[in-house]
Amino acid sequence: MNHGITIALSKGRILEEALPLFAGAGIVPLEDPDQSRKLIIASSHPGLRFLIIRASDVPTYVTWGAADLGIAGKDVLMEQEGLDLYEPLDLKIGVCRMAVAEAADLAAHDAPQRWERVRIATKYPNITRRHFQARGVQTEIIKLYGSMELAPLVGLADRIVDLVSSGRTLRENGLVEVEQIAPISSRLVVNRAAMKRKLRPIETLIEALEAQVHP
Ligand SMILES: Nc1ncnc2c1ncn2[C@@H]1O[C@H](COP(=O)(O)OP(=O)(O)OP(=O)(O)O)[C@@H](O)[C@H]1O
Ligand SMILES: O=P(O)(O)OC[C@H]1O[C@H](OP(=O)(O)OP(=O)(O)O)[C@H](O)[C@@H]1O
Repeated sequence: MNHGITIALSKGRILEEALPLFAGAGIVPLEDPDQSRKLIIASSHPGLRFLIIRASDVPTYVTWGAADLGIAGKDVLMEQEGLDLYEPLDLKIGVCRMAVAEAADLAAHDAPQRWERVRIATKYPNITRRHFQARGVQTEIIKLYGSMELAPLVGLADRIVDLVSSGRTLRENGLVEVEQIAPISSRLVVNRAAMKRKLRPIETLIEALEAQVHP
């Protein structure tokens, strides 16, 4: 049986913001994941290693126990329905919000409270469907994998559901936010069986990370 701890992380934004938290907890990867092509990277802490995977694959690795823990955006966790993961800690990294946006000239005379049917381009069809169902608005959803902000500019959809942080991407494409769906940040997620089997080391790790988030 593997008594070590395996942590699933995605490259890019989450990795950049998560590494200082791990470093503060005394855990440093032995190779720079941004430079290396390796997908399994050992750490300065014996028995603790990182898996480097796509952001949206983190819940899958942790659910199946291929990783004991992982860091996933709340957007990814909300979009993938029926996950059975323990979510013990908001790491307060990857902070942004899920929002509905549309062209500024449409927003100037639009009234979201009167919407009956909307066509939305998004990478988040489940979140979008649930949000508008709760509001009693019918949706036609066009699934995209990125660059959602382009869709209203070329008539693919009137509106988008996407993440907004500084608002720069919307602004530079002549779009405005018209409705907020949820605040988003990255969460530590833990496999339920691992939480029982490896309780002590996982608890110690959660406490060390929590001390970094709430010093
Ligand atoms: N502008 C932003 N500001 C802050 N956090 C963000 C922002 N955009 C995305 N995030 C958060 O960072 C996470 C990872 O985003 P990133 O862009 O690195 O991966 P991705 O390209 O969306 O994932 P995948 O490779 O699986 O498609 C998102 O799930 C979200 O929680
Ligand atoms: O409000 P802002 O600060 O401009 O951030 C918002 C942008 O950030 C995210 O994209 P990202 O940069 O991750 O690009 P990608 O999803 O296409 O990788 C998101 O999908 C928005 O496009």
